[in-house]
Amino acid sequence: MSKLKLYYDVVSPYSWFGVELLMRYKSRWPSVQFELVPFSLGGVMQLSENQPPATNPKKGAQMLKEINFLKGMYDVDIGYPKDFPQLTLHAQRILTALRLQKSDKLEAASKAFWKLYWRDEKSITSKEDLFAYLAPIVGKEHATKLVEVDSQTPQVKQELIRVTKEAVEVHGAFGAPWIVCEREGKEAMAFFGSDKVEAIAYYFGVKYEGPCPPGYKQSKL
Ligand SMILES: N[C@@H](CCC(=O)N[C@@H](CS)C(=O)NCC(=O)O)C(=O)O
Repeated sequence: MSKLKLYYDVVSPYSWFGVELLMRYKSRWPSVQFELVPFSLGGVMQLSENQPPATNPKKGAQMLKEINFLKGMYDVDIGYPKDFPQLTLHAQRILTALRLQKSDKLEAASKAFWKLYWRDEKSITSKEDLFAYLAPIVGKEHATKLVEVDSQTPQVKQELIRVTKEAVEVHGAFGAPWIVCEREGKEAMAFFGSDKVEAIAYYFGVKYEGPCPPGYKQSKL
């Protein structure tokens, strides 16, 4: 079996592109097992002694231009938050709790948080906003529990730290999205960025049909 592990943080617009583009291939590449792993990009930056690209004004300006261009090419309804960056720790802990609960809502909840922050310019640190975007996906009761209780347990906090360290120390991560690919009989390979989907298809020996493969569904809230 081939495996693809996608580490991401909702603070990262390229992680949104990565999750959107790769998940469009989930049913098209049945030989590949997909796993979404929320991690802490702030933690990755610290542990790998890297700097967020937007801290360099030239990189930040170029990133903004490219995101604006890529949103059309990738068909992802992204904007640019006025208040950037904000701390995504609470959001990432909620997603980690969903992952530990083996919830099939992890992908939808992650996309909802990107929409909250990157499309609708709401606050990713606000409990009310997190709840408002989570409730339509998991139901009001589960959303309250995730925001108030599940995301605050020592187990969830520790798991977010564990996977962040794993991404850096085991898989060499220094940014997001970080995509670790394994195929039987082949050396494992990690890829940095949402622009590596074609390379990932080549690694797995599966067909790549562009960022918007025929019949793909745009994710709607
Ligand atoms: N070319 C990559 C860029 C990804 C990227 O810049 N990711 C940011 C977070 S949004 C990052 O972690 N950068 C670290 C670095 O550039 O060293 C893509 O298309 O996805």
